[in-house]
Amino acid sequence: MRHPIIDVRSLSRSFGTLTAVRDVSFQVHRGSIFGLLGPNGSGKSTIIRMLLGILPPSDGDASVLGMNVKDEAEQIKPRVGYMSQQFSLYGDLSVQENIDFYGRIYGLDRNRLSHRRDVVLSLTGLHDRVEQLAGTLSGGWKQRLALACSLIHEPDVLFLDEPTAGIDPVARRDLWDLLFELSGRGVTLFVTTHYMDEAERCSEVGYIFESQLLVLGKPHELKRLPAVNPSGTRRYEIRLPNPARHLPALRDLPEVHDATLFGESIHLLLDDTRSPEEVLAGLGLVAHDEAREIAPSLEDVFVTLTRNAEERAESSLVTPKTEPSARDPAPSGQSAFQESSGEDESQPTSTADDDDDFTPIDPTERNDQGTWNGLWAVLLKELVHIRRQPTTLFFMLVVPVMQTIIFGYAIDTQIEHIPTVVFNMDGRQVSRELTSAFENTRRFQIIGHVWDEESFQRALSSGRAKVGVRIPPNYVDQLLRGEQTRLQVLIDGSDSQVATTAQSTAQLLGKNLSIQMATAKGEALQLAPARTASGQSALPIEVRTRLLYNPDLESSHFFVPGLVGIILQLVTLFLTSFAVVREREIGTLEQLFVTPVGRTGLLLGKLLPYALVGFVAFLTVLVVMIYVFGVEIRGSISLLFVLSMLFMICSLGLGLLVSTLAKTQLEAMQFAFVIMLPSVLLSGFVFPRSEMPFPIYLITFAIPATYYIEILRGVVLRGADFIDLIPWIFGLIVCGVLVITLSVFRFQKRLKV
Ligand SMILES: Nc1ncnc2c1ncn2[C@@H]1O[C@H](COP(=O)(O)OP(=O)(O)OP(=O)(O)O)[C@@H](O)[C@H]1O
Repeated sequence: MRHPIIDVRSLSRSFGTLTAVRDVSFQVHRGSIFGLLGPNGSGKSTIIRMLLGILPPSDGDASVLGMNVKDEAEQIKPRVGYMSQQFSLYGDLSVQENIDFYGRIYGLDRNRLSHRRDVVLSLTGLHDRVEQLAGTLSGGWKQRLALACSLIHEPDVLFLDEPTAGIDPVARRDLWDLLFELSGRGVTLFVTTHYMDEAERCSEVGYIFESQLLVLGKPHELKRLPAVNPSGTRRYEIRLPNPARHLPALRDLPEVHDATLFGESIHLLLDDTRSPEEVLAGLGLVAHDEAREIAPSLEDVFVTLTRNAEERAESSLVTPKTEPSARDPAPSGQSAFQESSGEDESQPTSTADDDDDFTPIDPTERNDQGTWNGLWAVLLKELVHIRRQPTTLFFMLVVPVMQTIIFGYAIDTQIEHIPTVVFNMDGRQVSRELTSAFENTRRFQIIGHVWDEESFQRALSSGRAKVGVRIPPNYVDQLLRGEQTRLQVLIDGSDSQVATTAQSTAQLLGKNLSIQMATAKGEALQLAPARTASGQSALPIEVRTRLLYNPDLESSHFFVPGLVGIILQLVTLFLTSFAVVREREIGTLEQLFVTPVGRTGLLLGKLLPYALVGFVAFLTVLVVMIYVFGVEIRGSISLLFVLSMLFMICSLGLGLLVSTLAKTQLEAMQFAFVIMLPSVLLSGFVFPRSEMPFPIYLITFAIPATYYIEILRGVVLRGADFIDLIPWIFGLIVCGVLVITLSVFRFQKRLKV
């Protein structure tokens, strides 16, 4: 028994409420050329996608080469080739680079690839153009290249979705010659087309109309169908002047069963009791030459079947009292099939008189409407575009409001609540009052107390605290003895803005406290003010500030390390998201999905080059930071590199996530901006996070750049080590795992449906 190469059983596919393919069944045998015909939107491409295993059927079943399309799609892919409807190869790669790419995807080794390349180049006649960029080839040559790529792995079955759409008749004929050659070599061909002459060349043809397969068979069998040749009728070809104009009148005649326009002539299905000359004479018409009796063409077959299907559909909608007549014109006056027929059968649309004259438009008249012409039309069209794109509306209306509110609240240049840690070695009531005095200025916020020197230093080097207040053990004693006491305030100088505020506030506070104490003591106890060791009078409290990490308060030292993070994210996020969306837009992603390329292979293959570019960008910015801005790296460079790689993985994941959300490059750009803006404004890169309102401060923890910028500043400016950075590293890992999981999960190796 002969097993079919393609076996389709009651296959259906719906998109929401739309049924694109309904209960379709057919079989295709080895070495045959199966042609699937049908008007636009009838479901041809949907059937191919299901057979290729990139679109799951809603119902029914199908197998290709004996393998089920639902469960064994991955096994089918290495054995089939696919030429999609639009040119979906890489325009910026040469002919050879495109062919080699597909050869490698199908796992051909170097020798085999070289051999197969020669075979497909000579088969398609492309050997003179191997160096030419694919994007610069003409339509016919692009199709040849697409064919070459789809044949590189010697597939058993080749699916060609409208392979000749948009190419000239000679190129069409050449391509069909190639297909015949392939069929002769045993390749099974599944071709969709709108062209009747192509349908005639197929060994078997299926005609699909409004998602249903109307008829299936060999072309000569279809022409003998009783529905196409009703008994008591004959078919004639008549040539009239301006035939389109007389078509309605002919169709209205009771003896005319069907009248269809074919270029300059009409195919008339007539009662065999009447002659065409009689019928024409009745309408006062004279044919150009004698009417010719003809056998039905395939186009006659499909037009008739389409009409019958339309009439059946209409009669099931309209109250079924009156029997619809086979002669009734299709609702549009023309069948759907005719509308989609090819260039060979182009129909005259002129309504000019019989003499076919036309009056040329005076060129001066054309200019009368002026430069404003079309404004209204273009304006309305653009408004419709905007209305139809919910994401654009979202980015235009919702995002700006959200951003204004968030950034408006977050961006407050007044410095308050500087995180401060206290090392109180005295611990008595008066020393605690001093701590409160710091907090009462509102500039400092005491985030904790430490009890040993190491914790004190770590609080600062980890970046948890920006200020450290060290109260000496004999603070109260010295005050009571009337001696001057020294209060040490260590300030993280990385952010010059925060450091200057902390420095001046601390010194002012010391002076104010001293004056208060001196005044109080002097008035109440009649005591002299404090004296220095040498006996000179002095303020009781001396605040000694010391700027750590960036003693010269260079603002570039603060910004440049952060900039490294922002640039690294910018490069990787934009490059990755654009790279994937571009492939989706030009259709090459679909082309890749039908190859055996693995999900991980596709993902890593796409991401690694951008990771490399991102890494080079990172190194470059680091070199500029050190040699141009003079910011040296105090901490471990290897730690910095490892953590930078972690952040880069996170950014690549974000780029991938954007690519799964956006359908176009424009959308990808908008999404990327929505991610970049908070990374710049809320991550602490420009404005200190401690100054932000609490809800926004919480949001900053959801931004991976927040953690990386803290890590960068820690390692570069403060020489922070792994222990110092544990909370930030942990945060970055959590962000990375979440982003990568989400993006890989969304990056399904399936078409978006
Ligand atoms: N991903 C999708 N989401 C929603 N509808 C879809 C999708 N893909 C196809 N359709 C719809 O399914 C129907 C069949 O489409 P299909 O592309 O299979 O038609 P076709 O016969 O190949 O048309 P053409 O000859 O114009 O290429 C159409 O109405 C189309 O709009």
